Amino acid sequence: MEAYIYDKRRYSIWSFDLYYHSCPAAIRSPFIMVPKRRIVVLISGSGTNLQALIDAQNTPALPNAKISLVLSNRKAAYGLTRAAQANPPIRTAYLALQPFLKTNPGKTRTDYDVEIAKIVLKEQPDLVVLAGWMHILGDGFLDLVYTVKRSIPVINLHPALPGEFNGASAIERAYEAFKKGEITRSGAMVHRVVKDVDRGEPLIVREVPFVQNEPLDAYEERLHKIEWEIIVMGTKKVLDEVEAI
Ligand SMILES: Nc1nc2c(c(=O)[nH]1)N[C@@H](CN(C=O)c1ccc(C(=O)N[C@@H](CCC(=O)O)C(=O)O)cc1)CN2
Ligand SMILES: NCC(=O)N[C@@H]1O[C@H](COP(=O)([O-])[O-])[C@@H](O)[C@H]1O
Repeated sequence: MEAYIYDKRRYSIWSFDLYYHSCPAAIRSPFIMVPKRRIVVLISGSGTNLQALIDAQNTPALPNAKISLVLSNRKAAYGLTRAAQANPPIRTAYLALQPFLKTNPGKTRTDYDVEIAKIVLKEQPDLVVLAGWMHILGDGFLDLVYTVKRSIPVINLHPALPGEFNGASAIERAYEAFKKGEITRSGAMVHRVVKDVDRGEPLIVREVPFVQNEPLDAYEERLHKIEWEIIVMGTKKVLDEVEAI
């Protein structure tokens, strides 16, 4: 009799899970629960990219995936509303840097990053997605998340091409470079998060050409539509990698 290990967190019986995946699709039973791949999303703003992930959950674009928590460093981030209004609602959390430092005299930005990591690790995610998270994550976060027993991948959506316009305000800086005649295109990418900001391995890259005399908001609109696609693609790509391990 095969020993079943019941994993409460994933509401599945691993042996069934192994059975399920080793079975030819034709005879897989729809009644056998397969553990959902858990995602934690970090945001700071409107959350349109979070919305793209919410909408993609359990569709062919992002099968068998569940956003278990949305964490913001800004209380007013509309992405928190998007999460709360999702069906089913997605749990949210909020922790801003300045209030944390003010209410914890002597604590540092590293301590803040450790707190962020603890909130994330409590979810036992398979993946962390930075979707407009406007805070540089230091060793306090990266050391914890990358050195736990099972290192958790962290990916980031950045509105520029690899090696170009790293950091904040990338869209505006690329647009200015275009107006000066320095570039004819920019783009967006999903990349792995490393300590050096926006220097992690690119996973999905899409070029977006500029159009002469096009206003910034029109370029941004075209770029955001690409972002909504590649954030889902990048998330699925890494979840599939994790599953293959
Ligand atoms: N260690 C890493 N942390 C983060 C990465 C990364 O690649 N490695 N990506 C960024 C996202 N990002 C660009 O894609 C980015 C966001 C914010 C900043 C920045 O300068 N933030 C300032 C505060 C700005 C503000 O509050 O408006 C800061 O953190 O002091 C740069 C790049 C996410 N983190
Ligand atoms: N450097 C990080 C960065 O600039 N990220 C950018 O923040 C926006 C978030 O939009 P959203 O809140 O609507 O998803 C996106 O354009 C994303 O590329």
